[in-house]
Order: sequence, then structure tokens, then C-alpha cells
Amino acid sequence: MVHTNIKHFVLVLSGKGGVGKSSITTQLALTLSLQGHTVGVLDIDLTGPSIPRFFGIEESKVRQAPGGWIPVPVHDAQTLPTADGETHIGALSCMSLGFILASRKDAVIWRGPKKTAMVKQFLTDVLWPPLDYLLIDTPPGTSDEHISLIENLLRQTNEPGAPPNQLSGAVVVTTPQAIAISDVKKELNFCKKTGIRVLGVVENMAGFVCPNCSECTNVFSKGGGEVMANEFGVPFLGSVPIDPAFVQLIEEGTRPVYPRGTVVGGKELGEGGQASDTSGLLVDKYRSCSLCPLFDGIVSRVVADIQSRDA
Ligand SMILES: Nc1ncnc2c1ncn2[C@@H]1O[C@H](COP(=O)(O)OP(=O)(O)OP(=O)(O)O)[C@@H](O)[C@H]1O
Ligand code: SF4
Repeated sequence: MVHTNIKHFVLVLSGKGGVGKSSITTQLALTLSLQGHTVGVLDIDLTGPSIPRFFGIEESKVRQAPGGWIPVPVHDAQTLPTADGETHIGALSCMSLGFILASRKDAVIWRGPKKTAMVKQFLTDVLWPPLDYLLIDTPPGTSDEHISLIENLLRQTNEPGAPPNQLSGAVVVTTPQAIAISDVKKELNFCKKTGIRVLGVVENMAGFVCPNCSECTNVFSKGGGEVMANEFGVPFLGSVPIDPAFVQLIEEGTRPVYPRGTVVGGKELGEGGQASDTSGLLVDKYRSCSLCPLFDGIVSRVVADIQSRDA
């Protein structure tokens, strides 16, 4: 099935595990929403689905409708107050294997064909609402999931009837250390071989923001991401420091605003499930995180790049 209601697919890739790919996906999604775009996040990291935890919706389950799975809403489109007025944010929803497994502790030990089939199902059987952007959080490296993703996505987005420019490209995440062992170069070569446009490289965990004085210290070497991006002729989107406030934001949990019909903890919420107070929203809290203005710049560059090619 061609997703004619999704304008842009964006992959988030990394050559190595633990470099902060899911964390970057989360922040890209929140920032796109803050900029007014309607966003979906598809987590195809089958062995370690962490997107439900990042968005504070681990207890949620997807609903099965006759045509496929209904993704889990994180928040609806709404208006948030700002210092000088208000801002309109786009709706955000997620799909992950984590919502389907009976327990989060269930280990997924699947052979290649089962993983391939699951990725295909995620790409065809999710009933996304009309989206400006679908961010796809991938497992590290170039695995079965990647090959299935590329085959299905390239085929789907090239099918007659698909809107042009659907597979907009990939954001590649690295850390200063990952660059040193060149895993990320393999990922960039993978993009080159498969014809995926690299929207840019993000160097994560480059420095540490002190929780006391907000001073940023470069614990590891910094700047390698930019050198490598230049070497491959792809944009460098920026260096993101480690900010303990972001970890706290995720760990303390947030209260999502559930639209009517959402299933939480096995119960379907009625109209009363819709909260009018937005102060518990992750996206609202994220606005006060030091990384938010940084991602505003990163996302603006990516969006401008995509839109210039749409024009
Ligand atoms: N810039 C950052 N500031 C603070 N914490 C961060 C930052 N980037 C990542 N983290 C934290 O580091 C941990 C690992 O990040 P994350 O899960 O995003 O990595 P990953 O690359 O997706 O991992 P995996 O390979 O398991 O999929 C998480 O607890 C996350 O909150
Ligand atoms: S950056 Fe400043 S406040 Fe933070 S640990 Fe160092 S000296 Fe202390």
C-alpha cells in the first residue's frame, strides 16, 4: 500500500549502538511538532524498541482496526502559551514493537525472515493520520531491518500514485568516539550505495552541560563529525552535548494527553480522557530544555533542505 497521506519519510541512522539515535529521533520529532508539523515516529529497532519509553507512553497499546494498526498518540495538535503569545504545535503519534509485545521484558530473538516480515508490516499496515513527516528510528548498523526497510520503502515511494520526494533522506547520528572507529563511515557508504540522500550528520554526546552552571565542557574530542561530513560532501547539522536535564525529563515521565478512544493499560479512554492542562506534556517540558533551541536550528535546516527540493 502506498502511503499517500505521508509527505516525507526521514530515516534516523547510526553505525553504532548507544550513540543516542532514539534520543535524537525523539528530539527531532518534538521539534518538528513545535514548529507546527504533524509528525509520526516509527520505531523499527525490533530488538531494543525504546521509543515508547522516550515519549513516556510505555503503558500504551496499539489498537487493531480492520485496515491495520492505529498508532499511539503522544499529543494532539494544539496551542501552547509562549512568553509573547502562543504557538501552534502539530500532532505527534508513534508506532513501535514495544506497544505490541505482551511485556517489555519479552526478548525478541527473531531470525532474519521474521524481522523482514515485521518491518514490511510496519511499513504497510499502520493507519497513520495525514503526516508532514514520518521519522523512522532504525537499529544500529546495516542489518536485516535496514535491507527490508530500504527494499519496501524505495519500492513504495516509487510506486505509481506515491507523492514525489517521499523518501526525503536520512539523518546520521554519531558520537566523537564512533567517528574514531569509523562505524559511521560504513553507514554513510550504505546510504551512498542504496541511493539514500544524507540530510546531514549530527554529532551527539559532544561535550557535557554542567547541571550547576550550564557550562558546556568538551569531555571527548569534538569536531570530528564536521570533518567527516565534509569528507563525504554531506551537511553537518551540529554538535549536541550531553544534557542531564534531558535524561531527567525522560526519566521523570510525562502525562500524555490522550484523545478519545486511546487504549491505556488495557482500558479505552472516553471523552474524559482528554486533558485540557498541557503542563504535563513532554513537548511542553522540552521547551525549557537547553537542547531545544539547538534542535530548532537543526530541524529548520533539514526542513529547509527538504522543502527546497520539493519546490
Ligand atoms: N545528548 C544527550 N544528553 C543526555 N543524554 C543523552 C543524550 N543522548 C543520548 N542520551 C542518553 O543516552 C542513552 C542512550 O541513548 P539512546 O537510547 O538514544 O541511544 P541509541 O543509539 O538509540 O541506542 P540503541 O543502540 O540501543 O538503539 C539514553 O539513556 C539517552 O537518554
Ligand atoms: S562546570 Fe562549573 S559548576 Fe559545573 S562542575 Fe565545573 S566548575 Fe562546577
